[in-house]
Amino acid sequence: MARGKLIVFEGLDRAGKSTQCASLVSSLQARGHAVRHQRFPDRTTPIGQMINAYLTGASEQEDHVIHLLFSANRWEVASSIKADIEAGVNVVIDRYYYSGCVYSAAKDNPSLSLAWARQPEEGLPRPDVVIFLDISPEAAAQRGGYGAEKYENARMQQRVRELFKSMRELGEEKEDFVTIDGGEEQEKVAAAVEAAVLEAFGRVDQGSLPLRAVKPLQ
Ligand SMILES: Nc1ncnc2c1ncn2[C@@H]1O[C@H](COP(=O)(O)OP(=O)(O)OP(=O)(O)O)[C@@H](O)[C@H]1O
Ligand SMILES: Cc1cn([C@H]2C[C@H](O)[C@@H](COP(=O)(O)O)O2)c(=O)[nH]c1=O
Repeated sequence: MARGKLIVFEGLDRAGKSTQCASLVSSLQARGHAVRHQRFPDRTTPIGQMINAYLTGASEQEDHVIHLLFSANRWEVASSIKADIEAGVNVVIDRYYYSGCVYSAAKDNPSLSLAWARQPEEGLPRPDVVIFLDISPEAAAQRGGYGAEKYENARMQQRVRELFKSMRELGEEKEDFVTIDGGEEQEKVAAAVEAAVLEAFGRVDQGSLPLRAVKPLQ
């Protein structure tokens, strides 16, 4: 039995991640694949509820503390993600530790660098492919529901976009990213996503590649 694949979607707020995750889950299921759909933050857990209160403005958190809560929210399900992948289930994740690093590093806090932010993520399961849905902050702001949460403002989103670019060029991680224009119409984005994911399936299965862990930066 082939192992499951770990597929991650990343991008700015309103880039279309949830839309494309749902579409990919349906298309993989239609091809007969078992799929788990996960999102971060997972707001259903006690830690996730603290994150939700912060994002919606109901509570305050010190910058390092909220960063570590986002990371803990991933670690609390990391072993179940690994178990599913070993059991042949594909895991599609809406945001992962890349968001964790760039949103924290985008703050006006000099002690929160990208390198500092990445450390608690070392050891998490490393994705087989990361789909980055690229969109300008201006185009994202035109989309439905924008502006309701903590980081949905032009200054933050511009810095996040720049830091995502740095993250996509960092260490071994640059091999994992596929950048797709998220500003195109939904069906065109979905076709590009499906092609990138099927390529990753072929690469992992043909090479019998094991699931890797996120390594420290060299
Ligand atoms: N390719 C697209 N073209 C136009 N509108 C889109 C496209 N993809 C998604 N949308 C719309 O944009 C809005 C945001 O989409 P979606 O919730 O998928 O984004 P997201 O990246 O998951 O957002 P967030 O990170 O803020 O939760 C929704 O109203 C959705 O219907
Ligand atoms: C995983 C993660 C997310 N964030 C930020 C990014 C977004 O602004 C919100 C989550 O919004 P969504 O609509 O639920 O995608 O949180 C972060 O700062 N750190 C993280 O680790």
